[in-house]
Amino acid sequence: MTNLTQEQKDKLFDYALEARDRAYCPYSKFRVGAALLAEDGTFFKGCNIENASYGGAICAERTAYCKAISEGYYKFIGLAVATDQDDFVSPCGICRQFISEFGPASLPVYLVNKSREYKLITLGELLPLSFALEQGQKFLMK
Ligand SMILES: O=c1ccn([C@H]2C[C@H](O)[C@@H](CO)O2)c(=O)[nH]1
Ligand SMILES: [Zn+2]
Repeated sequence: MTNLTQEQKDKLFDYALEARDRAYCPYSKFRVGAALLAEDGTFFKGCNIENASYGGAICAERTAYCKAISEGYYKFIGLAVATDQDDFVSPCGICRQFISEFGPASLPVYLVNKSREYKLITLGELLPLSFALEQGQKFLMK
């Protein structure tokens, strides 16, 4: 795992907390923000967006990834997930699989609580033995 610089980490946490404050979560009232750092230094933010048809909700992590991928970014060096909880909230199973598509297993994932404390874990630790097909990355490299 390549550790981020203090400056990169500070920005990642700021952006994740900022995105959390934009969460659209009238049903759960559980606010989540994510910030994603691409290899070239570009940041992407995302919040959870719920729906009256509950299954239509999208998590903060996938919002951030969808924004990045759809802008042509797919190589990432850091992810932060922030909530307003005391605990460190980690990505759900769907997000773990979704994120693993893009890797790497060494991706540092910072779980940030409401006091800006964090727990650091890697993507590989979040989803060991992940299912992936090689053509995914090849497709993006074209
Ligand atoms: O890592 C997580 C966990 C939960 N949620 C969202 C989904 C739902 O809107 C709300 C409650 O589960 O929090 C996220 O965005 N990311
Ligand atoms: Zn999720």
